[in-house]
Amino acid sequence: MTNTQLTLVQIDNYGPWTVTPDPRREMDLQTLQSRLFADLAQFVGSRDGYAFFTRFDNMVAVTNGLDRDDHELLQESIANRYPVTLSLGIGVDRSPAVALERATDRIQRVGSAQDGDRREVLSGETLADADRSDTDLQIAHFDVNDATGKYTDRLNEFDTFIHIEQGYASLMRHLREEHGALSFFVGGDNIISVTPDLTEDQYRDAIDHVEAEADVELKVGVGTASNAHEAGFAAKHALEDCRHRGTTVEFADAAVETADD
Ligand SMILES: Nc1nc2c(ncn2[C@@H]2O[C@H](COP(=O)(O)OP(=O)(O)OP(=O)(O)O)[C@@H](O)[C@H]2O)c(=O)[nH]1
Repeated sequence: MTNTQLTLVQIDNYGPWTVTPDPRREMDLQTLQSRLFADLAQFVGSRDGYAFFTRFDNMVAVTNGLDRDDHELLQESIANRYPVTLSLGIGVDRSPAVALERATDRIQRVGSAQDGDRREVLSGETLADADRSDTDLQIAHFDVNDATGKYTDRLNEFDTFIHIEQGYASLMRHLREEHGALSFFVGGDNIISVTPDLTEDQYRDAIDHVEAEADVELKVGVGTASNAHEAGFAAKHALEDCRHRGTTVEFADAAVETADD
């Protein structure tokens, strides 16, 4: 059985900050949000986690393997270098959706995202704290078939983006509603899902659903490991297997060596 540890990363009081004393230049906000996500991705990634930009003011990270001290260090480092601070809520569950609900509740119970007095909440129990033995998680890496030939080389970028986004919206709703899995667009034609233990048939059903609903053809590689990087890396290898075998669903061999093994 898998267990997912998710961290909700919420910028404290960000809405009011963006318009105080006056609305700020949009590209300055885009630069701040992008750099903050990049710092989060580098911090979490260097500890074998995954981070997703989500809505930028609220980001989701898969933090299996990170403990409370890691989270405190992230808050300290951001506070030293940015005009804003972060509140972090941590949740663990076999269902990623439930883990995120728990992480979100940890922050919401302390105050609103726009509560000027709520700063740097750090709340929730990590897998390390709980000393859980079942610490594996499952990552599914989805890719649109021949996105280059079907879209990139034939359409303008915006019309391509509409097709990719329609496929993403269909997949994210299906996996959330049917399995409590959380899916994130990660650029290009790639979607990464944090899932409970799903079967090949359940992935095939999801791919069939997206093709029927959005007319977008996907393939998926699936990996399971004790942290997001190793699970995700195994999923990428399985995605390559899809390319070589002409299949739509492949599970990584448990023994897939990651590059840094
Ligand atoms: N985030 C992320 N993006 C990727 C990854 N691999 C490829 N991409 C993105 O996906 C885009 C399309 O690359 P491919 O998926 O190889 O191209 P394709 O035409 O769909 O080819 P096939 O997937 O083999 O059918 C690239 O331009 C990248 O933006 C990855 O591992 N992670």
